[in-house]
Amino acid sequence: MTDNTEQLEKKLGQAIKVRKALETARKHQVDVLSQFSAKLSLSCKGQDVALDNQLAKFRSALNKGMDFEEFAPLIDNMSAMLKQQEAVNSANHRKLLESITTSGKQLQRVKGLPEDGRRMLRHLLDHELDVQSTNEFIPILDKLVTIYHKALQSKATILTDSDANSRSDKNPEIAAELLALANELIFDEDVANEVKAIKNNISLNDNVDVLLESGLGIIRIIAKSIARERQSAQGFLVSLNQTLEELHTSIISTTKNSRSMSNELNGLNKQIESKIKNLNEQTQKATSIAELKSLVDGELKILSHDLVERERLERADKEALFASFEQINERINVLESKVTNYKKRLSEQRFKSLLDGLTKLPNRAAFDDRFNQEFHLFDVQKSDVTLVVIDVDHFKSINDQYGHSAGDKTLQVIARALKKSIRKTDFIARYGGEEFVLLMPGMPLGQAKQPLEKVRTTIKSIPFKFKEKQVQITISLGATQFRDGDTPLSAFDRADDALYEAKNSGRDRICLRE
Ligand SMILES: Nc1nc2c(ncn2[C@@H]2O[C@H](COP(=O)(O)OP(=O)(O)OP(=O)(O)O)[C@@H](O)[C@H]2O)c(=O)[nH]1
Repeated sequence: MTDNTEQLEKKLGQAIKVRKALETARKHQVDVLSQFSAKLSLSCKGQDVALDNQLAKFRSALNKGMDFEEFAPLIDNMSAMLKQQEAVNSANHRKLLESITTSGKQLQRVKGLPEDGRRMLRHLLDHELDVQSTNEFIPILDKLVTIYHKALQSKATILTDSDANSRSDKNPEIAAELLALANELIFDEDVANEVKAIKNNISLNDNVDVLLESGLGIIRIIAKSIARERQSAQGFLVSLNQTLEELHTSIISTTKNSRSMSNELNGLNKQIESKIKNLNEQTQKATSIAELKSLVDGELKILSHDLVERERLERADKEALFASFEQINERINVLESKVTNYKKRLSEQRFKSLLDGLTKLPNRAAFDDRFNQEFHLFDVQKSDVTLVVIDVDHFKSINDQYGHSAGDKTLQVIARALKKSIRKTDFIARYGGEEFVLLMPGMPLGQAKQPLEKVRTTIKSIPFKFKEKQVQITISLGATQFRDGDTPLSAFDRADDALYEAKNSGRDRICLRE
């Protein structure tokens, strides 16, 4: 019995020991978990003020070692807030992704971005944006800022360096832009050589001082052309005025002449009338045939003389009137031809201002006109219109390797080939630089692929030869169709996005965007 009791006490003692060890281990685990939860809660800090307050309460409760029962409402409250915060975070994530993509695309359009920056940007936009957490954006934003910095640096060099030495820096981007502007302007034949010399100067020399001088030269020629145009308009108005005055004088003198003639005729008529009356009276009084005969003879002679005079006067009046009408007619003809000439010159000027100087294709202003027109028609008729943006691939390398005039010739040849390979009803324009736009009225996007493929292969098969080297040039095309609810800008952006896709998926291809 005693043995049994001893054994039981021993077992009880062991059980108490095990339980104490378990409790100590458990307390240690709870402590570790509490510390960890406190640290974890710190990482959520800073997202929302209300949530921060709850987390602080939670941490202080953990420190005090509060009963789990009392934690429960605190945890419920925080869970709801965290859920809400999660929705806010994912909306912010989407917004951030959107604004990084937009600003990246805008940056891509900046002229003069150094090549390494452009490459870095392309890679970033194409391969690095698939991130899951907001933190992963940090290195991307860092890169984007670096690229912006590069772009700013290249733009700022020329603007901030004011000393003479740095002004003589080379700037190929400004040279290209100036050249493109000069190409868009159309000058009269007599200054063509002057303009050509300036263009040559720009192509051969991208030194800032030379560019400034060339820019000034172009402005001088424009100012001269405007002054000449104004003079010629004034000359036209003066001569128009002169001719109108001559016409006026001519009409007045005709009227005067005609009035004096008619007075003379009236006098003569009255004279004839009174002579006939007199003859009548005399015949009444005559007493013999012989007397009557001699009377009538004498009076008739005078009368016939008067009648002949009247006829002469009438004829002279008619002739004078006729001559003066002829004169007036001639002056009106001169006037008419002057006005027609001037109208023709004005319409030629307007036509010229809508043409691109280098390629002789319609320019961007002409495209904008036509684009808005087609858009308006689409709003009313809802017919199919396909819009295509076309860009020459790696065009910069043509300029860099073979010179600007080779680049210019290339653009001219491509423009001619593009014009030839589209339908008569299509409209093609040079949008700027090495970019062209094509409008295909009545063409659904689904059917546009085949003719556009033809355009692409036509350009690819042109046998360009520079410096004895055969060179193949390709184009990338982005196409879309006008949609309900579109604005001209949204349609253009869609085509531009398609072009961007064509460029990024290897160039020399067509991408369509429904
Ligand atoms: N010769 C000549 N060059 C021009 C004219 N207008 C623009 N450019 C040049 O066209 C080049 C365009 O280069 P980028 O925008 O870098 O594009 P890219 O080299 O065609 O490359 P991708 O479009 O990416 O295939 C620049 O070097 C401009 O200077 C022009 O009227 N004549």
